[in-house]
Amino acid sequence: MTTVQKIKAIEDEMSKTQKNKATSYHLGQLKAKLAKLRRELIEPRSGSGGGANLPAFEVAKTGMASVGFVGFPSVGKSTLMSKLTGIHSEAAAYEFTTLTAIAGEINYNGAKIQIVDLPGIIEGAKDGKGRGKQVIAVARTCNLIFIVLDVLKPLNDLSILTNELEGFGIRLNKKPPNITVKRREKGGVQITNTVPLTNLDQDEIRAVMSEYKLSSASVAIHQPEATLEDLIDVIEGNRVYIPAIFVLNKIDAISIEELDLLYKIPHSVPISSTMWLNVDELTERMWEDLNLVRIYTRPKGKLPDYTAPVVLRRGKCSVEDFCNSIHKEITKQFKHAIVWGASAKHIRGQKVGLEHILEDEDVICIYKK
Ligand SMILES: Nc1nc2c(ncn2[C@@H]2O[C@H](COP(=O)(O)OP(=O)(O)OP(=O)(O)O)[C@@H](O)[C@H]2O)c(=O)[nH]1
Ligand SMILES: [K+]
Ligand SMILES: [Mg+2]
Repeated sequence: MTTVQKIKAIEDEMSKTQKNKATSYHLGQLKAKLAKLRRELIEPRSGSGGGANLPAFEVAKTGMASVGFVGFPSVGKSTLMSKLTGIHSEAAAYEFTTLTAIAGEINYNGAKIQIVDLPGIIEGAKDGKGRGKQVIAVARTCNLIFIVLDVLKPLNDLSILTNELEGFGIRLNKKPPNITVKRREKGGVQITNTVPLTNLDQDEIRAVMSEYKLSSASVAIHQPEATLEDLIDVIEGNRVYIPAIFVLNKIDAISIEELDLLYKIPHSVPISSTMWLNVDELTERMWEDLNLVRIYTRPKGKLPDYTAPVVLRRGKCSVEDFCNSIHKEITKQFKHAIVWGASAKHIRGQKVGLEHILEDEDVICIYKK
């Protein structure tokens, strides 16, 4: 049996098995087996499935952050990409017009953001259909994913696409699970939870631990709604957590009543690429989800320069990160800085050191030794 066939067999067995106290251990085992088989498909050595050994798309990273476009063929990815960036990416009424990754850039709020148009994928992409694996591999490296959908097609496509990405270890709009698993020398499996668990029982946890040959380990769960999939994600360890916006394209072709319904879908932004409807909302949401921080520099005795911010990533936006992004030498000469804005304690500015964490639109003045 190929890996894909083995996965199919386990999925079939799972769908036939009712979840209850007696089957809980067995279902846990099956879920862990499934995750291990999926890993075989993702790993580059994998020989199973067509297209598995095709070369990867090469996308040189540019700008502060990247946005990748994923969707079925002919939903309008390239039309949107070309209009946003001015880079030509062929768009046409036939499927699979785009055959490789095409990168461009936009300038938004003073930050250069890379936009990566990708070929359309089809259901089964993660199992090696078409060039789906290469497409998803690029999406895995992006800071934000636009899942582009055609509103004239079934909305169920959204869950099919999410599922394809999930199969590749990508978790959309989700935080890493608050679970820790530590291997120990002896003492068996010890499970502790700091909150009551609504989706997990001891048997299935033990089944997963045994399937991963973690016979002595401590499992600590701090999240009431944690699932077995979350535990497996933590053990597998190679998951990426990426924000996604569901871009519902071609709204020029539907009624207002239908549009109202679309607005109820979480994380979605309805647009029309050809008519350029609501694209501003899309780029605003893109900016929010990219979580970038703009810092304006104020030369001593002068007004801040609001035209050219230094752009940093949230989580990497200390004064030290700011200095390093300008020049490596600056931290050596650094004495202190004065910061104005949301991160400062006082309206008239705060004297801070290298460890101070900056906020979006702060103004900074550096004093050297
Ligand atoms: N009505 C309408 N048609 C659109 C819109 N955006 C794109 N299209 C049309 O949809 C077709 C496919 O557009 P593309 O931009 O090539 O779609 P794609 O997703 O890049 O397609 P592949 O590269 O083949 O995966 C073209 O005929 C476009 O003119 C839109 O907002 N409204
Ligand atoms: K097309
Ligand atoms: Mg295209």
